[in-house]
Amino acid sequence: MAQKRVTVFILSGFLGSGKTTLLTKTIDHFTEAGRKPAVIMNEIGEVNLDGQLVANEVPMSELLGGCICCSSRGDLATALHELVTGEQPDLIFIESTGIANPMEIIDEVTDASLIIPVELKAVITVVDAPQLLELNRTSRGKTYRLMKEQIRCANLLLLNKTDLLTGTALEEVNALVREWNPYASTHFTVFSHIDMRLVEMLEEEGYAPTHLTDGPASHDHESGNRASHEEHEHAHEHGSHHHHSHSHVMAYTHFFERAVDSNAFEEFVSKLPQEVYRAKGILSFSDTSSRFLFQYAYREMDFVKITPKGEVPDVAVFIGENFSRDAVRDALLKLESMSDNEAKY
Ligand SMILES: Nc1nc2c(ncn2[C@@H]2O[C@H](COP(=O)(O)OP(=O)(O)OP(=O)(O)O)[C@@H](O)[C@H]2O)c(=O)[nH]1
Repeated sequence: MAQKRVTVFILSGFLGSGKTTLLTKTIDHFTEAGRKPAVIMNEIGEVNLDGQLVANEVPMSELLGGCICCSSRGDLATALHELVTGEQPDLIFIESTGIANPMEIIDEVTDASLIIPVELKAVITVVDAPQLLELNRTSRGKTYRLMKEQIRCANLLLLNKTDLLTGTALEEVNALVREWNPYASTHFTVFSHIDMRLVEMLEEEGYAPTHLTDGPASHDHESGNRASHEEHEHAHEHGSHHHHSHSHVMAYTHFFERAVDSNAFEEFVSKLPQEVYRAKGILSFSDTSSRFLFQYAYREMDFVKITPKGEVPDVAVFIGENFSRDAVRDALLKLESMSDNEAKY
């Protein structure tokens, strides 16, 4: 008898688009439905802060300090194998770094499914709608192309952060995304809120990998979900060599030695260079008693009170394109020394 396979979903989307927000909602939904979800998280920084947002009882495997599609081939397969044999989950969600090329992850999961009882059921891509729109209007660089690729291989597309857009802007971004991927089930969302039946439907249907199809497939209902085969930049690049579309992206991880002033920190964040497009951290402030999870995505800042699980240092990760790590570090050291001086007087 055929062995039962564990469902795998890949959560894709650019940095800060709302993947973790979706992940926590999806996990809650499936847990309440009596299923056992597990998570593989990948972060380019040295710490997994998103993991703090996932409930303790959910088995989690972490691939840190690099991007899945850059880490040595096999790491993801090993993580899948360990989860499947050790935890026996019903579903596994792989949250990739926002800079990951989804094609490579699809490849690795489908390769792994040859020897491990897992089955890739869908790629769910969360799009930061305001960011995509602005990139479309201004600079169509590497980030834009990566977002396009993440959109193209999705079965389910969330056009997220629509609270920050007006009606005509929504139409514009919808038209753009539809043009790139007319096959995915596409939805406007705020804080990645979708009807979970859409995810359940994907589990029933299964995934048709873009690069393995011979051409655009016909599907006769809205969530029918094969992406078109044309122009997949990376589809032909597997095997002989690796091409990474995000060699320009870098991260700086700062471990704080002392608490900093919250207002000074906010001011520092508001003045971050444009090249830093994502930051997050867990911080203690000298002027507050609780700790905070700090988020910065595409110029929006957010602080949430948090009681971290286990021993977590005060740390912040800054991700961007060719920014000066030294400048960020120096500014943070200055903030730390400021609060040091305050403590003395
Ligand atoms: N205004 C607004 N903010 C949102 C929305 N969805 C998510 N956010 C915020 O955007 C920030 C990033 O959300 P995450 O869910 O952590 O994004 P992510 O894609 O997991 O980020 P990475 O793991 O860094 O790639 C957080 O501060 C969220 O609260 C939305 O619909 N509207």
